[in-house]
Amino acid sequence: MELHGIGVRFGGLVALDDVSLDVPIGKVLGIIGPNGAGKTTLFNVICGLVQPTSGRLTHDGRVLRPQPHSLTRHGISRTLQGVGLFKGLTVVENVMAGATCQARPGFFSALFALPASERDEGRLNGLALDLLDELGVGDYANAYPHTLPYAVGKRVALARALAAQPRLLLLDEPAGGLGEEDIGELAALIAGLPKRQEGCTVLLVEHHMDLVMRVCDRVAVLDFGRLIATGTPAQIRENPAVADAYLGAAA
Ligand SMILES: Nc1ncnc2c1ncn2[C@@H]1O[C@H](COP(=O)(O)OP(=O)(O)OP(=O)(O)O)[C@@H](O)[C@H]1O
Repeated sequence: MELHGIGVRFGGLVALDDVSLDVPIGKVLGIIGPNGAGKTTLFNVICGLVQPTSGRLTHDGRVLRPQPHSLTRHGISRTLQGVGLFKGLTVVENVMAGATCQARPGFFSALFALPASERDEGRLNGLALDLLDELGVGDYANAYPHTLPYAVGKRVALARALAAQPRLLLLDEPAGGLGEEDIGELAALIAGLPKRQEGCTVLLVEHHMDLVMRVCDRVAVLDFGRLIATGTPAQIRENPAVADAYLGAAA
């Protein structure tokens, strides 16, 4: 995916200003920047939740117009800044909801609960349970979201995003609210995603710099809606403009 001159205005506020960026396939790309820099707005543009006021998205040269309701069909999944699970569904049902784009029987088969539909539901249930086990939260399969420890909820949300077998996975502050031990495990998980699912590209918005520097192949830095730097984690660490954006010019 390529972003060409993306601009977003909310009334008089410029949330994104002429952002152009190549998203490398099968890599982890970090998007960092101070609060209000435009990171989530960038995710919202990629998901079609916010229409850019200028610029366009392309894939292989073709213009992309993402629609929030058909994202998973186009290979895009996302987690949210908080947890964002469906409250009325159990953990395993939440993860199955992420996999519905892979459901095989049609509408009428599901409506009349025909055998093909039940078989497929069993298949999705198995897929969801496997994912929960892989992420170490299989024991919570039948629990409801409000009973989960925060870190477990975050993992379930990640399992739901992975259930759609995305080619592009957007992670919005996956380490937010987690302790050091959980962050260590999360780092290993994120770094392994492009291999786990071949060619899967990960976009990571995160304030936890240790995590970003550990898992990202490349990092893009936003400040007041402008892209001020892109590079490897080592290049970003040494970039004076990035230090200014985070710490202020004096520092
Ligand atoms: N729907 C909206 N309407 C008006 N202003 C908005 C809207 N969404 C975001 N903004 C503003 O756009 C700017 C960028 O917000 P955004 O949430 O993208 O920043 P961010 O980098 O994700 O911040 P944070 O790190 O705090 O999550 C902020 O000034 C924010 O207040």
